[in-house]
Amino acid sequence: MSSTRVLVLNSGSSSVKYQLLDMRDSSRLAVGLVERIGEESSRLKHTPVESGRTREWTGPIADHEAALKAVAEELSRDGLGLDSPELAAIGHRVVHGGKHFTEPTVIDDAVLAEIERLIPVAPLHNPANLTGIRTAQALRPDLPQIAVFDTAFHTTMPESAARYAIDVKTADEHRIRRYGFHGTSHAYVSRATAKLLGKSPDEVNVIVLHLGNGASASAVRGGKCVDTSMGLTPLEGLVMGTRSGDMDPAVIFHLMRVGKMSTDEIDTLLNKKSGLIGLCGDNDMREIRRRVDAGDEQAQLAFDIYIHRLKKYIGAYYAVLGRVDAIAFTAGVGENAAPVREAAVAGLEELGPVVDGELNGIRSDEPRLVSPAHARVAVAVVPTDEELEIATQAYALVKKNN
Ligand SMILES: Nc1ncnc2c1ncn2[C@@H]1O[C@H](COP(=O)(O)OP(=O)(O)O)[C@@H](O)[C@H]1O
Ligand SMILES: CC(=O)OP(=O)(O)O
Ligand SMILES: [Mg+2]
Repeated sequence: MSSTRVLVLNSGSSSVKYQLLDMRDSSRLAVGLVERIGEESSRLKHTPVESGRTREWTGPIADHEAALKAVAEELSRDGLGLDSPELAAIGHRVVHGGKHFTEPTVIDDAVLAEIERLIPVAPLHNPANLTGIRTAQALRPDLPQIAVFDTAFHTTMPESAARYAIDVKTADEHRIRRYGFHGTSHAYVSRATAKLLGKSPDEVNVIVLHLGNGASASAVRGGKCVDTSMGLTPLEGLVMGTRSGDMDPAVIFHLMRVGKMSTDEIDTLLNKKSGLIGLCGDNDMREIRRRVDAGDEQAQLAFDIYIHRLKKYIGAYYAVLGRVDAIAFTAGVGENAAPVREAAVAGLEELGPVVDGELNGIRSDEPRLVSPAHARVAVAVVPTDEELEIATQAYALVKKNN
């Protein structure tokens, strides 16, 4: 019996999302999520697809290792355990791969060491990714573990977009450049958008707006990334759930000199206490919209700042690409928050994109257009599927190596 299944682990700073897929037809066998890892009320939600009977469990899960062991147990209960001979590989989302990992990569000690070396530039993500890999290795040492990097899709950015305008020697010495993140999603969504338009990826220019808790925009020309909003770390760019995105770097010197804050305090401020949560106390767009609808001015201002930044990136990437065929919204906010899509595109008619109020209001899990047929630039909602993309890339690599 040949092995055709891939388990995908997407370990975030406080969560693990996972899917078990059968790559003969890319079907899902199980999906799940562990949230609030490290808290008293961690939550595990597991769905074996065949029965569809979701099991939920709340209680303390101390760390990512414990989370993964709990996931392995849940899978075993459905006869889908990690000991299955049908498992071909475990695919891991790795957020920071630096400049050199442009392809999915079989994880060995050297790869692990490089992911570890990059922790200072992805402190919220790479440690969780590493724990996920090490725990999976311990459970199945015989199995190929494949890393699929968030940064890989962005390695096609030209130097003019990838470099900061700082002293070249200093930048090179410390490998300071713009790497970009969420690349697996930007790759998947830009391809799916081309398909939705009935074109091949190399024919279309797309602006992808990945709006989750972390958020980033990318400019994709003919299937290749030419610019993206995140930089050395996932802090640059758009306003996010808890991250500031762009600001004058001198804010940091000011906080050090005048505010007497330490480097770690500023790091925490900008990564965890800024963005939407810093502006209005909530980072969930559902709650923000509820407050806006109730006339809450603080939530309204947070929403306006979020949209203003988004608009600036749409305009910038329009200029970078010269011609835009579609703007694609994706991830938790992009897929679900119709008011965000409407507000981000409002007033851009001269550039081409238009949102149709009725189409925009329809809820669906399918890729779809929310622009009227006459719009020169299509506006699309394209659900991302990082797990499927990781599984596809990991499985292709395993097949090639066998
Ligand atoms: N129905 C909805 N309306 C508005 N926002 C939503 C909705 N569902 C989810 N979201 C937003 O999506 C975010 C999570 O997006 P997701 O892509 O899952 O993020 P991440 O992968 O970073 O955890 C939530 O914080 C919330 O703001
Ligand atoms: C890179 C990044 O910001 O990822 P996430 O949105 O999962 O936090
Ligand atoms: Mg995400």
